[in-house]
Amino acid sequence: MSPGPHDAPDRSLAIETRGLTKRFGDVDAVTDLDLAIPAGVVYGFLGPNGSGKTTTMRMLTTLTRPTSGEAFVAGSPITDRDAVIDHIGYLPESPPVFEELTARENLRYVASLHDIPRSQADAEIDEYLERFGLADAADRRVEGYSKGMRQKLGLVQAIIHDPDVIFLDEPTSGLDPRAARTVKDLIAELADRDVTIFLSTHILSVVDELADRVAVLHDGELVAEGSPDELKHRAESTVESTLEDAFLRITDDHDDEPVEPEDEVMA
Ligand SMILES: Nc1ncnc2c1ncn2[C@@H]1O[C@H](COP(=O)(O)OP(=O)(O)OP(=O)(O)O)[C@@H](O)[C@H]1O
Repeated sequence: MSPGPHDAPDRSLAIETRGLTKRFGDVDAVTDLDLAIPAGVVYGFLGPNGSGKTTTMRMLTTLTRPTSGEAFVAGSPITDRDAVIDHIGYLPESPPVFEELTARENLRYVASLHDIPRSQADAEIDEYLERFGLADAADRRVEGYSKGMRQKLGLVQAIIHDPDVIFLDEPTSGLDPRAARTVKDLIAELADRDVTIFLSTHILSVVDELADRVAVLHDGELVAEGSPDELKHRAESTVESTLEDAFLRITDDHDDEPVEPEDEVMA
């Protein structure tokens, strides 16, 4: 029997949503979303522009309140912000950074918000800055950083406190090939340590390479879910089918759906 609206969260799941819905006025951004994501999984969250990916991530990271439905992240309901935020990291599309501070100062500030002792924080900050090729720029103000440098800094900010669940919105956007490789290696390493990664990106090769499971949103609704291979087979094209073929086929099928009579009246 599937869980009802007031049942306790399933503790084996890192992320669980039940009928999660968000409306902005007339816009149905996310509709009746049911997800069950086990811990330690890299979960690719795909969909065309405007399909509701960011809105979903903002609800799961407690930044936007759902219109209806419920969700649990790392075992806590998203209505309990204090309980959730200690266990999550979030890299949004535009990473939040203080322009007038240096990268090191930004990271020290974030570490202090998570009560990480200064000496431990400094050692980890050094390690991450080195790993992401930011060591030489660490003491420069962020206002002079390139897009890729900001992206790397935002990612370190999202993971510095060792969260259990990490939400990444386009983590490799703006990165050169070497930096993108560093990020992909890091994601794989985190997943090996049982960290759950919720990964939204339009770069399907990244999802194909890293994701254990993939969901496809279309107009706010979940239209496909499975392993990358399952989705490729479902696309029923050639044996050589790629995740991009599958994505295009799945979202195309939903664009071609006949218009319901009710919709015609509304239009
Ligand atoms: N604050 C808001 N106010 C009004 N409408 C919004 C708001 N945020 C999102 N929307 C609408 O909700 C829908 C889903 O947007 P969302 O940003 O979640 O999509 P997305 O899948 O992340 O898109 P993209 O791939 O372009 O980043 C869109 O129609 C968008 O215009």
